[in-house]
Amino acid sequence: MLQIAKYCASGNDFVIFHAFEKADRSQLARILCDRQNGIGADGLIVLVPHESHDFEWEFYNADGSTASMCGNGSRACAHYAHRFGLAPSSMAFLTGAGVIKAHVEGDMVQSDLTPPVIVNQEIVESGMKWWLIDTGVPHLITFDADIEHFNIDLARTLRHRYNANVNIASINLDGTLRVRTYERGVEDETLACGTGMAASFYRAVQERLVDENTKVFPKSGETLYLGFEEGVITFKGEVKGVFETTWRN
Ligand SMILES: N[C@H](CCC[C@H](N)C(=O)O)C(=O)O
Repeated sequence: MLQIAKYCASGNDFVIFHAFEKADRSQLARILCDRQNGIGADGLIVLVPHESHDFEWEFYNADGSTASMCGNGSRACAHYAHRFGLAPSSMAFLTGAGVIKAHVEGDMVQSDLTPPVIVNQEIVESGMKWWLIDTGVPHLITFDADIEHFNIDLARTLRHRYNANVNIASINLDGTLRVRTYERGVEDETLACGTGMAASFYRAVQERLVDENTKVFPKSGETLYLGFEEGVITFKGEVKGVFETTWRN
């Protein structure tokens, strides 16, 4: 029997539990994340003890693939860790992308992401200029004012060509950002993607299109607060513990 929690972070949803040791939980991730036959989620997060950090995590996408980082998942699991007494309100945990610091204040959680890396600024696909940026996982970013029409087929093609998540972003007149993301490992558009919002924000800051502190709105319409301070992207927003249950695996 597994004690599990279902979390939602800006529309990106996760199944979360904690265990004594690491294991290959790819098949369990597929079962739990299945929206018809399981609980349904974009990803599975498992917290395990770590000798020098508050904990370590395993992150699985809905298709069972592992990913080194998940921005919204890092906020959800920080809330879970604090709620279940596994970590203080300010914590540091180990992910595949490195150590992530997070701070929990009620249902508002901020994660400090790993330093962004611009992998390629010269990509042209379908007549648009894309940057490939790593914010813990790889993201293709383009700006397009016509964000209502997200070409899912193009996104799917580019996801496979570059093995990256694919984001289309638009700058609002008030200097805030809207971002839509086709997510690797979910293999569809999700209602939010934290590292995708962070990568889109980072490109917009580099191109001086937005300030170093602004709001970002994913498809869900929830509000995320992004900041860029001394090379670190801060990422803050609400998370919701939706329910807890036992799962007979
Ligand atoms: N699908 C991503 C991992 C989850 C990222 C996303 N959920 C986030 O909030 O950053 C990948 O495989 O690269």
